[in-house]
Amino acid sequence: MSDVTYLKEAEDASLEIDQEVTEAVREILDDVRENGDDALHRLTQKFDDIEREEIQVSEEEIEQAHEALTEDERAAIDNTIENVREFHEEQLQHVEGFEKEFEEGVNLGQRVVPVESAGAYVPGGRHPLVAAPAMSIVPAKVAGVEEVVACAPPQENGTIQPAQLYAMDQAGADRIYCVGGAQAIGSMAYGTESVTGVDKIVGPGNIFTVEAKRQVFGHVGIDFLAGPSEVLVLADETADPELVATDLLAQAEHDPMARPILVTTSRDVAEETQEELEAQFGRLRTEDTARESWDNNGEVVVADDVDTAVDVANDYAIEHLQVMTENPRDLMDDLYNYGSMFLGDHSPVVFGDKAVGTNHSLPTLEVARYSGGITVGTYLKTLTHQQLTAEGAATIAPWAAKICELEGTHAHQLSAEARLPDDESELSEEAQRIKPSD
Ligand SMILES: NC(=O)c1ccc[n+]([C@@H]2O[C@H](COP(=O)([O-])OP(=O)(O)OC[C@H]3O[C@@H](n4cnc5c(N)ncnc54)[C@H](O)[C@@H]3O)[C@@H](O)[C@H]2O)c1
Ligand SMILES: N[C@H](CO)Cc1c[nH]c[nH+]1
Ligand SMILES: [Zn+2]
Repeated sequence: MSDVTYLKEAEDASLEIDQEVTEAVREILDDVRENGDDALHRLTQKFDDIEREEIQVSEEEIEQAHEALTEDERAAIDNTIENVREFHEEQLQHVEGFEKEFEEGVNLGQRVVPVESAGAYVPGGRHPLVAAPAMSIVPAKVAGVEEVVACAPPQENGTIQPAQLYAMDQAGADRIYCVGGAQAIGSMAYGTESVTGVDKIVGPGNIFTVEAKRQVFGHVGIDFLAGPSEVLVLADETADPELVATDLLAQAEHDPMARPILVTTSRDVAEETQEELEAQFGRLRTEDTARESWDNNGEVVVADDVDTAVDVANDYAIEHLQVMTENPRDLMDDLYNYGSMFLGDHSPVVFGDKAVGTNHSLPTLEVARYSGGITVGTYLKTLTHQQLTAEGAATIAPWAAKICELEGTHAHQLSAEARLPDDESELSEEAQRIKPSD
């Protein structure tokens, strides 16, 4: 594009998953498929440096997690779960089946039913994300999934971090397993002696977790690819560079592979934000990760005008899109490629991440071109059905038979013609005209 200037451009902007990661994950998945629990124990030892006797988390561990938290800590987690539940219950109200008579005697419809079982992956390698269980377990239960199992990696003491475990339990997981990364995805896809295999696996994770989901797709369903965090701030000259920098860093701290992007119509905002970033790195306890993410993947784009900035934002198809312009709502209809959009100075990504009720499990790696984030619909199947009366069949049969004739699908044609009335006069004029000749 000629009307944009990159003040900072990522050196390697490829979003392809590395071949080495693909191979490593293939080996892990084969191991889990062939060797079940034995592989889970070995791989947990190898990647997490932990030995556990049981993969499944015991009632006692869950109780200990409850007790390890203060009342305020539990209340904060309960609040997130409740907000996420309310938002997704509302979502469910907007998902409907129907049945309608499209022509006389031709009744067509659809029913929306939950999958029988789902597996929620809850990331916890770098930071045990405490809001994450709400995002993948609560919508499953709201959708009506009978059996929801959940996996999270062990912390140094050999079990799931207490706040995360409490959240997994409160969110409604039926069984909880302490296993992380690609091996967790493999266990839920193929089932092992301890881990119940499921119909669909959901939830975000690091590049190994994401690649594992990609590889098990087909054997089980998956939601979409939800990898390392991405944020794009779309700012005009009214944006506050201090806030812009703060919000970019809030996603950069997730992962060295996180992608923080600024697209602005103001060169001043672009330059001041870069200065602010330098000033703010030092105050972060997560400085190392945030700096690596910014240095390697951060980008600053100055666009000539707001329409161009909007086009650039759509091209990125970013996970989190934060719009910090004078009238953010004016741009809403023109923005269509993003996982979730945050409008105005008072709506930072962190609210969606942690507490407001929308889902933080969102598409990365440009997947927002064809998918949104987790919704109740992630756990639902839309199943169609049809029932025709004799009159309805008489209307449709000649049309179906004509298509069969064109294809040479003779058995299909006979199946359609078997529904033709014996008395041709019962066919409409049009149907009589096109009816295949004997
Ligand atoms: N897109 C989204 O919706 C979304 C939501 C939340 C979090 N996230 C992302 O999830 C990620 C969480 O990362 P994480 O590392 O904490 O989580 P994780 O829980 O996905 O992975 C941890 C596991 O990775 C495995 N692992 C580590 N190094 C490995 C190696 N070299 N080979 C094979 N396996 C290895 C270990 O078994 C470990 O248990 C972050 O990037 C965050 O941005 C994305
Ligand atoms: N940022 C959220 C938790 O703080 C989760 C997330 C979404 N994408 C990447 N990470
Ligand atoms: Zn976050």
